[in-house]
Amino acid sequence: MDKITNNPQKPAIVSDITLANSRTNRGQGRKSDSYLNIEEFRIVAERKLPRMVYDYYASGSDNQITLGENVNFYSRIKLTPRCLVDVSNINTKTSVFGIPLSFPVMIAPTAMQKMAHPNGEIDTCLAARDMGTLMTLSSLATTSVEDLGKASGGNPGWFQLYVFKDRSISEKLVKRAEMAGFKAILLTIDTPFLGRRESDYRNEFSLPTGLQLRNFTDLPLADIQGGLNKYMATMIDSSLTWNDLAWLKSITKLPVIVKGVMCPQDALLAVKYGADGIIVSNHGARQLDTSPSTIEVLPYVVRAVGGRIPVIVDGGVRRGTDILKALAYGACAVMIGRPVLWGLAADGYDGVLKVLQLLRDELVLSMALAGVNSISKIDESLIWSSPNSLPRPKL
Ligand SMILES: Cc1cc2nc3c(=O)[nH]c(=O)nc-3n(C[C@H](O)[C@H](O)[C@H](O)COP(=O)(O)O)c2cc1C
Ligand SMILES: CCCCCCC(=O)C(=O)O
Repeated sequence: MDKITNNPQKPAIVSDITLANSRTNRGQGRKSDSYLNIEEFRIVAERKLPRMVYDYYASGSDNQITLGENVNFYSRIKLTPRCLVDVSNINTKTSVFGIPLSFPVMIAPTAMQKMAHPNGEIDTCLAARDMGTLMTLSSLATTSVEDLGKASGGNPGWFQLYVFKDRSISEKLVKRAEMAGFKAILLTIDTPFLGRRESDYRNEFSLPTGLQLRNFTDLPLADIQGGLNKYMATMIDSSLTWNDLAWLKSITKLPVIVKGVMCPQDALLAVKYGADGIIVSNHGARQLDTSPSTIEVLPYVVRAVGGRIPVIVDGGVRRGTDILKALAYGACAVMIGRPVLWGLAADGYDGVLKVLQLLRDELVLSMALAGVNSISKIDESLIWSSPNSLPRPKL
């Protein structure tokens, strides 16, 4: 089996806040090594986090139909076991945009990670790096691009961009991200307005004392006044169109990957307007409720793109078998959002590291049982289809 050399050294606490003091101790003391799966991390995170924070992280929009579908659709896709293939060595190495990854799992941008752990985005970034992969920093992070750049030795991963009504804010942010060492810009295209997550209204969500959106400390944007939906409606440019991709590409040399494609038509527009990559994403089911699951949409997007640019998928990935299915349907990698927040809440750096290790180990085992020993050998033939749908043999 492929061995990964981890640097288990735990980074020092670098946070300027002490949110941990306001939390109960439930679940603390459990060693990250003892967790068997992502769901166990979620359960501990739910026990440890203040209700307002857990609900913000966990919830989907409206009736949360898509939230369930993102996970459940994976379980309806069947894999084909294949036997008598030499799987004594499984190689999970791959690369995306020329960046080598030890396995095809990256970390999706999630806002405000210091609500989960005082080290927030820095622990996530370092755990990703030590597992041979990368994280994406949200525009709305509780760590600035500069601080993450420094903490990661100039290799902080990818940067997610929200385009603000005041374009100069986004333009400066892109330049700052480039300076800090980020290697790609993810333009989120599914959020002209924030989806309605009812628990955020019920809990009257506000940033816990001591935390700020650290990319904007010199602007009124650093604090959230009047709730998340109002913040986004006031600040985010809902007039953005495909033409604005040209603007973004004109202000950066970095690859621009569009995040939030959910149909072949938009995939074709992404290619036409010059996107360097696509992320099939429904924003963790937090935007348009009753939209399909992402794994359901992925094969259609892959077919439309026809190999012209890489396609990544996120949403509902909780098991190694999910990763295998996404790759079988043509994704070059997957991203995970909430599992990282659960790992971070449970045990900071160690928790995120273990979440990634679990997924990698599950992927390795499922590859072995499906009879594929390298990422390049994964294809749609791994997906089991009913014999009834196969042509009958001629008698
Ligand atoms: C708490 C939370 C915050 C998020 N913040 C952002 C964000 O700032 N920018 C963005 O593009 N996507 C954001 N997302 C969406 C994620 O990038 C990703 O698409 C989603 O979490 C993947 O689904 P999963 O959580 O089921 O893995 C957020 C998702 C969650 C759960
Ligand atoms: C700063 C307030 C809004 C954060 C929104 C981040 C996000 O994308 C999410 O899904 O939540």
